[in-house]
Amino acid sequence: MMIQLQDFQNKKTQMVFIDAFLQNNRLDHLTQLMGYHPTYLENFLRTQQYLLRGDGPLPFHYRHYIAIMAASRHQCTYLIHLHEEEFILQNGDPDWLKGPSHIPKKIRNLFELNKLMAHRPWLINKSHIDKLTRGKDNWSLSELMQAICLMAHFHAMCSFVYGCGVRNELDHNGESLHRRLSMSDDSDSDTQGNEPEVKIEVLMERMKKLNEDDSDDPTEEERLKRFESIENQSVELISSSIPSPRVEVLKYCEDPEFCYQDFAKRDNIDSIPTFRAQDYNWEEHGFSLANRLLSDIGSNLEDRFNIAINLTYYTMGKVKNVDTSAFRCAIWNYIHCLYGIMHDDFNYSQVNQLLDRNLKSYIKTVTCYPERLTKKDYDSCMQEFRHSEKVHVNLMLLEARLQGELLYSLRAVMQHMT
Ligand SMILES: CC(C)C[C@H](N)C(=O)O
Repeated sequence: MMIQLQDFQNKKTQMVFIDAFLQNNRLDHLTQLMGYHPTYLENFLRTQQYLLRGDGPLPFHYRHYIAIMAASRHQCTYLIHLHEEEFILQNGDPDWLKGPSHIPKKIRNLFELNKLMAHRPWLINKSHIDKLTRGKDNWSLSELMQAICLMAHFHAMCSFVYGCGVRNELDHNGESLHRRLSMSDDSDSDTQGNEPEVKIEVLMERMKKLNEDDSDDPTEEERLKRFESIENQSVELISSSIPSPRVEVLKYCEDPEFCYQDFAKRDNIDSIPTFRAQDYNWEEHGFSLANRLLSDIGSNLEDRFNIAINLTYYTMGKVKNVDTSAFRCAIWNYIHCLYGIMHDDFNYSQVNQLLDRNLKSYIKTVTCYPERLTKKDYDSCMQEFRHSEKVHVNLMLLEARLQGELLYSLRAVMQHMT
């Protein structure tokens, strides 16, 4: 039975790889890694194809330029190179690749939103959307929706690329992303103390207990307190190796030093409250707004989110038949917590029971400043997990981050429209 399932997976992966090759004229390393999870990959490729090559108001070369801009926020030369190539294939003006002074003002106007979405999406408000949609060189709302989806998609892709240590394509010269990742003796990178990792056996016991025990029904106030305590603790998880931006990246962004700031330590703390998912969430709000402004994009993304949230093989390392939902849920919600997004139906004390410090630190680095990740960080967490499971965690990370960015951006678009 197991072998049959494996066979089926392999066949499916092969079919999806053929599609990917036809779409991109190559089978890139990123797609190969996602191939561990063919059901997800299939949907991922469909959305990406739709965003980059499907119906939509933006000219094709614009779309690739926006992908480049988005990747530049995390210095992700892997994605930058891929889309520089595509940009030229779509008859983009090679001068655009020389620097911001060569691009239309309309695209330059997007730099600010790109920056905020990538690093501190909670700062986005109605005024940013008002500004972009007004006057000369303005963006129509559906153009803007497409640009927002592209930016969020590619920011999140940067997390995946670094989080899994995707290697540069063979035909891409230049410094490899992997170089930094493979510096195992990187004394600069901090491993967050030497706390031992929580063993899978222990994790399973904790998950079992959580599943059995539903007596914990905290008040609203208590829920918020637990959320804030997790948020505050995350401030202590720092990653100290900060790579300096490279020239090939600097030409695609402004204010390159701007980066993630802990939500708990945000500027304007009084005017920016915790984002309550009960007031604005993807299912009830984001989804329909996205679909309204750019048909089908909401549904496409919805499929991806659902697969990423529900994907399970009921395994954990070598153990089989495990209900891993509590663990997966803790990961998803922790990522949103880093962006100040609180889900009222989740008990945040589960985060510390299920995610140890190394794992939280890894999740924070990959979500917030993936360019700082080192091979050591990658190796020091989830040590008993299979490689495909680490990729699985990264898929959730990609999607949760994407959704977080979209929630803030779409809420601002909605405020602009009302
Ligand atoms: C991230 C992993 C621990 C997920 C697990 N392998 C599952 O099938 O649910």
